[in-house]
Amino acid sequence: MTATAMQLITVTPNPAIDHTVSLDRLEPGAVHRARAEQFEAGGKGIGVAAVAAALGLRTAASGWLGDQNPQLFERAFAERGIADAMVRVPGHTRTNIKLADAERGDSTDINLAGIAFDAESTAQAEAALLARLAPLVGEGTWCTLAGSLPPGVGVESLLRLAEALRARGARLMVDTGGKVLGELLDRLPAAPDFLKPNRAELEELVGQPLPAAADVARAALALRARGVGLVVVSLGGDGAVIAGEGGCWLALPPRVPVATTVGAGDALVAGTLAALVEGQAFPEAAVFGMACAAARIQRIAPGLPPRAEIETLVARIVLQPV
Ligand SMILES: O=P(O)(O)OC[C@H]1O[C@](O)(CO)[C@@H](O)[C@@H]1O
Repeated sequence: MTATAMQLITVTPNPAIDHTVSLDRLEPGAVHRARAEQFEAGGKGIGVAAVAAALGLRTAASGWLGDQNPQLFERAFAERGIADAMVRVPGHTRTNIKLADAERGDSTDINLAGIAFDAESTAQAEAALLARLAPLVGEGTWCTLAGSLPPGVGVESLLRLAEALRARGARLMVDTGGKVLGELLDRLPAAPDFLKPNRAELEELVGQPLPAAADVARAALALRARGVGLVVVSLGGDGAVIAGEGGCWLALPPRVPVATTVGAGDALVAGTLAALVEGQAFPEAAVFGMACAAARIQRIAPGLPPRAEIETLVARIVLQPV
């Protein structure tokens, strides 16, 4: 890897300002008095970049950012030591609403559509993104393609991007769901190196419910058989099913107080990638990722606790072959 190359590049086609409103308890139809609110630079790859940079990875965040309201992102990148490789496009980056329910220990997310593109603006934005990324990618750079696509942008853009990154030696991590995930798997010449669907996304992909860990494991192993290197299926409070070279496990998480579930999956991805870059093997790397997620959900404010605290969480995760 050259000196200018990144260890991790996150691509977020549809970033979002996360407006978290903390409530004692969410009751549909009722008037609420908020306890607190927070505005945070978000979108899946942005969350991954924040945690990865906190863990010491040389990280760049890229994707398409509205040129009308980029300040929150610019501040976050500067404060966290993340290289800003976001291409500015005309418009306002969306704001997503997160209603954090203290009593239930979870959050209700309202994600908006994002900046609308047409064929011409997509072609321009795609070319600008490729030009921005080319000097940052080296042999072995991990690139994450994560989150939704903005309106008007088709899976073809992601396919072209993925292939261009791969041609430069990148390893590909995909965290997206629905039709886009299916198309990427069907149409990429070589399967992604790492996939992290959640249970619902995997169910949508295989077209059937996966109620038990054994069902999830079977679906994860089927993805491995299609050439995917690592598969980590997040199961929320039930942990994760992790499949890679050497087997398939159910990883049971430590019980921790939950302030918000927003960004748990992003922390899982970032922690796993950081551990892989540090040379940890699988499944240990994914266990470290789970510990990062368990650390992340205990605070609404971004960031991670000290490494020693994450290691304590690692020791509390139980691996069961499945
Ligand atoms: O791109 P999507 O699927 O709308 O998800 C975006 C949301 O996901 C998150 O990255 C959490 O994983 C939030 O920061 C953001 O609001």
